[in-house]
Amino acid sequence: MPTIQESKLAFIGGGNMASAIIGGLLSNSVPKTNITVSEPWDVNRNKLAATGVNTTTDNVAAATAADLIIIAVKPQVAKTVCEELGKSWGDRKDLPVLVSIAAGITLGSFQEWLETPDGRAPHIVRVMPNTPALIAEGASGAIASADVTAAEKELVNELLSSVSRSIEWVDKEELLDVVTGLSGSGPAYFFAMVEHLVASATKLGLSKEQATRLAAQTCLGAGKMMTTSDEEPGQLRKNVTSPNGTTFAALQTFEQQGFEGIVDKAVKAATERAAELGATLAK
Ligand SMILES: NC(=O)c1ccc[n+]([C@@H]2O[C@H](COP(=O)([O-])OP(=O)(O)OC[C@H]3O[C@@H](n4cnc5c(N)ncnc54)[C@H](OP(=O)(O)O)[C@@H]3O)[C@@H](O)[C@H]2O)c1
Ligand code: PRO
Repeated sequence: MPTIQESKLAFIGGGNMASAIIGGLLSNSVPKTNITVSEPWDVNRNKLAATGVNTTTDNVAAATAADLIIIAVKPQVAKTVCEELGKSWGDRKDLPVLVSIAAGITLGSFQEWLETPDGRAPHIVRVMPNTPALIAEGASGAIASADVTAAEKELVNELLSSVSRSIEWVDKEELLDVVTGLSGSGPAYFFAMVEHLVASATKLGLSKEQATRLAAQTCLGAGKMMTTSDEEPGQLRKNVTSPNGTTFAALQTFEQQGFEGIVDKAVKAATERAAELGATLAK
């Protein structure tokens, strides 16, 4: 199996997530000439072409010589794209490994859509990255179809490690929907929390600019503590909370207003939506 630097990579879809992963690969010494992106929108395509990678509007041409294909289109487009690729492989003997980042779409759907006329399908890995991949601070979950080899998993690890600090393989497919509800959608939860914190502090008199700087740095600092400290998040929380002090007053309010239940329902809603997307689009 070639390393990620030696592999021919094809991205189908050149939007936000594909651009983030390509940026990470380029800064990890993957040769530009080994990357081809198929993207219909000229604005995105031209941005990617400016980085020196190969670009096209022809998905099949992009995929033809690839060792690894990354499906980076919206879930609603995945079926059309995959059926087009499946039909194009004809009697190609070594099928590429296929990595999908599309939310919800199952390994089974990909196997069905990508099947060659003689009944073979590529080895498939489903990945759920998140937007901090744009600054190489991503968190990704992954699940492989049963036929994916250890060497192929390693290749996917190399792909993801260019943009992710945490890569978690799960062994049950439904758990990838939980990853989607946790870290895939998760950056938006923290952005929403900062928006609310800023709005609250602004009502109490701070300027929006000062409140945004303080809240964003608090979010970053707390995140860094969680990734560098030996202590559990619960202990870090206790370390801030003086008996009957200010933090205690705030946390008690969160608790009285059902914070835990709100988070629980939100993560469940995102997880269920991922599963629903997969089921609806399988049809
Ligand atoms: N954004 C996130 O936070 C996030 C996180 C994890 C996973 N994901 C998943 O990542 C995937 C991509 O998301 P994104 O945020 O990168 O979306 P995006 O920015 O909209 O990128 C998708 C790109 O695919 C292009 N495209 C549309 N139809 C195509 C076709 N037939 N062939 C080739 N390319 C085509 C789109 O072009 P047009 O604009 O012309 O349609 C667009 O540039 C989604 O499946 C999503 O579920 C997203
Ligand atoms: N963004 C995609 C969505 O909202 C998938 C995870 C993050 O559906």
